[in-house]
Formats: sequence, C-alpha cells, structure tokens
Amino acid sequence: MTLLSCRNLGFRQPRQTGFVLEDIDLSFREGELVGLLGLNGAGKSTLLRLLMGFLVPSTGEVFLEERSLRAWPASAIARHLAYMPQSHVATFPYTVRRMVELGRVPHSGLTGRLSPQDQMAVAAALERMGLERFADRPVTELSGGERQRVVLARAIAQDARGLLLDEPMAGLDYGYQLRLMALLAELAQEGRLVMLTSHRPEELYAHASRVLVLDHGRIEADGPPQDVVTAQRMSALYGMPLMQMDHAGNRFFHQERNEK
Ligand SMILES: Nc1ncnc2c1ncn2[C@@H]1O[C@H](COP(=O)(O)OP(=O)(O)OP(=O)(O)O)[C@@H](O)[C@H]1O
Repeated sequence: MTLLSCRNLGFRQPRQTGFVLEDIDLSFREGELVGLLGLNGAGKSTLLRLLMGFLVPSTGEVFLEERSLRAWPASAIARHLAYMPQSHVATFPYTVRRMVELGRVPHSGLTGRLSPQDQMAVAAALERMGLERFADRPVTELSGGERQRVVLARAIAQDARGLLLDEPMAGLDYGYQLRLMALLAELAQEGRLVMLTSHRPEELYAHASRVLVLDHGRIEADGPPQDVVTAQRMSALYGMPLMQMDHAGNRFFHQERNEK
C-alpha cells in the first residue's frame, strides 16, 4: 500500500527567491527500494526532510498513509518513519548501545525502560551493523564510519515501516557498503519502504527497485533502474560522455579513454 506521498510539493528557502524543489508529485509503496540520484545541490536532502516533516513545504503537501503529515503527532510519525541524516555530529558521549536504544523511544517512551521486544530489536540492530564489540564504548571515541554504522543501527532498531536515508554509504568501508546495500534490499523485501540518496548510479542499478533523478529541483526521471540508469541519462546528468557496460546483472559506467 502507499505509505508516503506528496502532491504539488515545493520548497523555497526563506529569504531566497528561487525554488529548491518544485511541482513534486510522488507516491511510495511499502516494499520499494527507491534510490534518489542528482547533482550536489539538486534538492535530494531537502526532499527527504520534507517527506519526514522536518521542513514545512512552501507549496503542496506530504501524506503519510493518505493523511496529511501535518495531522500526525511527531511520535506517531517516528513509529512509521526512520531517518538518517547526511552527517551526524556526536556531541554527547553516549555509549553505542544507548544510542541504538534511542531508536526505541517511539515505541517505549522516554522512561528508559526497554521491553524484551525493545531489547531484541537493539541487539539485532547492533549485530546487523557489526557493533557488538563496540556496544559499551562512547560514540565520541569512534571513527567516522563506525559512528555512521551506529546511526544506521539506531534507524534499523526503530523498526519503522519506512526508512529514509541520506547518503548512508558515505564513509563506510567497502565491505560495509556492500553489506548495507544487501541489508537495505532485505528490509525492502520484508515489506518496508527504503529510500536512499546516493551518488553511485551503479549501486542503485544493482539493488534499487526504482530510481528517481532530481535535476534542478524537479523530478527528471522515475522508473525501474534498467530504464533510468542508462549511459544516455547519466551522461546528460553529469555533463560528460559515459559508456555503459552490463555484466551479470550489474551495469558499470566509465569515461571514454584513449587507448594506451
Ligand atoms: N539552510 C539552507 N539555507 C539556504 N539554502 C540552502 C540551505 N540548505 C540547502 N540549501 C540549498 O538548497 C539546495 C538543495 O540542497 P540539498 O541539500 O537538498 O541538495 P542535495 O541534492 O542533497 O545535495 P548534496 O548531493 O550535495 O547532498 C542547494 O542549492 C543548497 O544550496
């Protein structure tokens, strides 16, 4: 069913004249793995933040389960949607376990008492992100990529029906990039909506069920990766001639090179 949608969505920064996003009509179903591509500044993070209700639209509206997002209490939104921001600054030395437990607040409240179900969700998220051995370390003493995995584990522990992730692969080592993409595909197969912004067309080609291209604040393309992630479109988007090579269900892009 449709979990999240928007109609005529537009956004303009205060004191700026141009629209960052304009005329966006989209709807997202549970079970979809949606990749969002676009140049730096295209409006990808802005779109995710509008869909989460963190920004107030300048035009149009966002709907969660067909009901205006404005009519939902924040705590109920958090039981439906989890969000991972592009960058996370750890200011307080919470332990890794405590940080991941915070993902359960929408379910358990702020009292700090975790039910057995909460504890299971936390343990599973720690395991999925390979964080068991870091569980009692303060997050302020972790590397950037390790901290990124903590933030992801918190979003996973939240056990929401929709996960909106802003560049979740950034800073992860190659092994964790591959593991995370497989995990996101698994979460979508379980029936969740997973949406991520990415600067890697190849990774979206291999795993996404749907790819959106945002260009200058408008949806330029929206469809299955085979139709959207093509050399022609990627060349136009990135402003350089790219060739594509398909192999075993993957598609790779490269620039034309002079023979050595
Ligand atoms: N706080 C702000 N005040 C003014 N303009 C902003 C602000 N945040 C973002 N913008 C502008 O809004 C536009 C869209 O930014 P957004 O962060 O959504 O892009 P993005 O597609 O996520 O980019 P990136 O790939 O670099 O993360 C950009 O032109 C940016 O300069």
